[in-house]
Amino acid sequence: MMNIAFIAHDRKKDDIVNFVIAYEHVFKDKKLYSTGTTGLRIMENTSLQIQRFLSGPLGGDQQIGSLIAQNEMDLVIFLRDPLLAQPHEPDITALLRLCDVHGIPVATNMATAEILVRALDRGDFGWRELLEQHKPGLS
Ligand SMILES: O=C(CO)COP(=O)(O)O
Repeated sequence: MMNIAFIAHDRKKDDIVNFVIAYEHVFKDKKLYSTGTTGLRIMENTSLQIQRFLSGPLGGDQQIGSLIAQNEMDLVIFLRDPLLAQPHEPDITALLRLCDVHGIPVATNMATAEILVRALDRGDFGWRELLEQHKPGLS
């Protein structure tokens, strides 16, 4: 079962809602996670069930980061606002860093998100499941 996280800053919320509506058929059989408000907005507009964490500024990015650190996340779609400073910038940097530490595919804009989700739909993420079977255990 693939685990996917959705996160979007305020001025990107409409974009992520529209994106998830467009690819709802891909997401419907996946385990979905999100930060607080992003998940609420998506659930209000789709029939998807999402496990919501805290809002980003209150620690939601860190909670998703913790799943990444435990190798329990396969894809992160994080539509960031590149034109507005965020009070929790260190948390955002930490989340993206953990994606790189653990080799997790992460999209920070809609163009990349679309490529990754189409790849997911084609089965290109099979390598992550193989990796899971042969995981030596992180230390
Ligand atoms: O701030 C966020 C990510 O950094 C997103 O949090 P919300 O989904 O609660 O708005």
